[in-house]
Amino acid sequence: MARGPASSLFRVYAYKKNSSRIRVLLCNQQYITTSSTSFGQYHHRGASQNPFLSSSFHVPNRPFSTNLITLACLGLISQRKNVLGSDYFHVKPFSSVAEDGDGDVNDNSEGGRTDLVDLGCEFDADSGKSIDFDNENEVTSCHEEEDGVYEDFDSAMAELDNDSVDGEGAANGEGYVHVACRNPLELYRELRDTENGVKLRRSDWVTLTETFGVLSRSGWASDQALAIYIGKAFFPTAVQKFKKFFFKKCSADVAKYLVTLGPADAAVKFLFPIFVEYCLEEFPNEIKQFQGMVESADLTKPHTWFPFARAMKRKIIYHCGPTNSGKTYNALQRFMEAKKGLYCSPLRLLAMEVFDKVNALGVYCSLQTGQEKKYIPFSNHTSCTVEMVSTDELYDVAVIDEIQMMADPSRGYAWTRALLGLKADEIHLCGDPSVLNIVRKICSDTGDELYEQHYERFKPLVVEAKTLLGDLRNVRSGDCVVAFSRREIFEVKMAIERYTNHRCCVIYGALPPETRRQQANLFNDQDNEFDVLVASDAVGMGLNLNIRRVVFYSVSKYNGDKVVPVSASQVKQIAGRAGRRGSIYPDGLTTTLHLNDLDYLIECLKQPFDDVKKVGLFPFFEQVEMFASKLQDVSLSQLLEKFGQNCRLDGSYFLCRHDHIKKVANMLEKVQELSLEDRFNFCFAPVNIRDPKAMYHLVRFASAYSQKVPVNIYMGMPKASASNDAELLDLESKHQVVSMYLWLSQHFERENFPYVQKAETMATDIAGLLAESLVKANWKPESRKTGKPMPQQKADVYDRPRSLIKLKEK
Ligand SMILES: Nc1ncnc2c1ncn2[C@@H]1O[C@H](COP(=O)(O)OP(=O)(O)OP(=O)(O)O)[C@@H](O)[C@H]1O
Repeated sequence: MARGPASSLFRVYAYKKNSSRIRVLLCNQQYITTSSTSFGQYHHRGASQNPFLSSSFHVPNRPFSTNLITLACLGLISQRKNVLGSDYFHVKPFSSVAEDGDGDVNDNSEGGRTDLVDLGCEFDADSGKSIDFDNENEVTSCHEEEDGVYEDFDSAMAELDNDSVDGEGAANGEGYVHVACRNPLELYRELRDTENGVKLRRSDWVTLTETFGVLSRSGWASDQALAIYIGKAFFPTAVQKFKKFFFKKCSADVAKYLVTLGPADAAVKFLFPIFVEYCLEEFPNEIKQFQGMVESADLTKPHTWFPFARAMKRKIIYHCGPTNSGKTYNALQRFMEAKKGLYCSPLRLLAMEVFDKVNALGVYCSLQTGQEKKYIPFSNHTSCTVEMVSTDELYDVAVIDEIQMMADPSRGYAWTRALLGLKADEIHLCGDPSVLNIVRKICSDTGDELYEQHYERFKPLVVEAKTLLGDLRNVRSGDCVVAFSRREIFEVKMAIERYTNHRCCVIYGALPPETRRQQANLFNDQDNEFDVLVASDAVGMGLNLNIRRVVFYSVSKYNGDKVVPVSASQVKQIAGRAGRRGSIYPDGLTTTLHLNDLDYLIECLKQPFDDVKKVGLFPFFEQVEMFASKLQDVSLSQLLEKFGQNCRLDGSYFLCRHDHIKKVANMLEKVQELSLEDRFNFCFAPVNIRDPKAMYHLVRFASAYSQKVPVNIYMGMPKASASNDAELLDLESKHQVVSMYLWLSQHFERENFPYVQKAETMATDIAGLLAESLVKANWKPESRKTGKPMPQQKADVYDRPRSLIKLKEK
């Protein structure tokens, strides 16, 4: 029978009956060239020790897991049940989960079952329903449908008495061993060409049904089936059809052999190559469709996505060292000397700082962030946020700051894209050493020359062993107290201002960059009473601060789920803010509020930097669009979900988290008439998904945009600064909405957002009100959810704020 196009993917051959030699033919050359490397990483752990693999098989460019070969090999020697044991390497060639590239994965059957539960049962491409192989009704219906296979137990039993399937020797499998040694393709063809198979007795029928149940639930088999583009969602359907086919056509030998194996791994491994042959012949369309989907979700070799950058001979200079060691300073010197330069910042705040600083030094520089574009006439330099990097423009010098953010689970893709795609003769990377090795690898892939420049802190960071002895009254001028929640920040500020003569500035993530800068300036300025800073981890990056000592109020934080220790790299980054060259505090000190946190701080500072193994990637819209063309009637959120499940990545990359994007996509489902591209772009708008007000406005903006009416801000402008925490939260929220409007105006047709000027004025006014509010803020922080103040503390005696202690105790 002529084979469909999918069958050209590969063929498993067995020569000679008892030989273990398998040869894999790869006929689809185009496929080999595009995909071989990505699959090449998934080697069977024991391949080199396996005589069948190491000596007999030379399969250089195989587009699927080597396990398939092993499996076929083992099919030939399937009597060796112990070889089929649980040490089989469970490959996930299509998984987007960031797993070690070394293939050291052991979750054999468990993982498989989970996959089946999660994926396999959600969709049946054939019937549009889910299939559950454990369902007894299913077995019954199978039985009912399988005409001629098993019509009536009694008559079948009678027939079996005369049938040749039974026999003394057969009871222990003797006499059927030769079945195991047969070429699966031949076996399959024999089954296919049989008119009617053998009639089974009831117990055999039950055993075989159970065996097919095991096959359908086998994570190993469903993973292997991916190699021939039988997707996880379709796998149960394919097994179901194969089962039907098998029951109809099965020969006495094969049935008996399977019965002797029982519903176990060995039977699955015997059946699987036959199943492969069946699928290749029966499901060419499904295979083609899934192959198309997988290939459109191919994120392997991302360096090839930027041919113009690849055509350039780029020089990469890695300024590698801890915080406060002068890396950015040196890189910026080169940036300012260049004819045309680009500075890529991790934060809007820092992009603004560099914009101001460079212009003040007489180098004309424009600003480009998600929210604003400030063009300075005659400027050849640009300071931008890393997400806004243009890979079309040509630069002499580009600086990518905080390059270790490539490994950030959510935003890492923006740094990866900048490094791979920037068209610049010279690219300066500033960051800690954690991504040095992976940058080396990327440069060898891209062919760029890499130069490393290592730095040490100007002055070593000193740990103060005394700590604050648990008493915030021990804070001193120039201290920065670091707490890890907004609530604690205000509790600490209140306590310090109540029990000491110090005044506190505050910096935390929800504050707009303008307000953070204003607070930083207030703190840096020596001529006022604001001499203590209370900040969140937002202080770790971007601001030039005159900090004498960083005091960790706590070394653990709530991660949305539970209280976890702050990571060593974050502790280092934050503590490193203390002491700054050229400031009144050139020597940096750090300590903790409590003595029992001190050891952890010391431990973190002593730890070497992580050696990051993978960096982030995220598909471009074009890739998502191509993927979407392979699917029908799916929402953007489902599309991203499926992309995540099916995308392929090289061992050096992971797919960035996109739960936030999916949540926004879900919210926007109710907005009709948005094109996929617009929907995709809306999902990247900066919005706090936990703030219902902000989410409401985003949906409103999207609705107006989709109806092609001018998008209005329609939001009451606060008249005065906040006098309690609810009003402060409201100001933060409103600023976020305005900022979102500005972001949308930069990312969509400007004429749809005609109130940009109004939004800019509102943003400035709200930032001003926030600054005013923070100066006088001395109220109890409220919960965003209940809007009720936290319980009052005792009036006179200072006590450490309890919130975190309670969480810890829990
Ligand atoms: N050669 C120099 N002359 C004068 N000031 C310098 C010099 N090098 C660095 N500085 C100053 O030292 C401070 C820290 O330098 P820089 O910001 O470059 O450090 P960094 O290693 O990039 O730290 P981070 O990782 O926090 O960005 C800055 O205020 C910078 O202006």
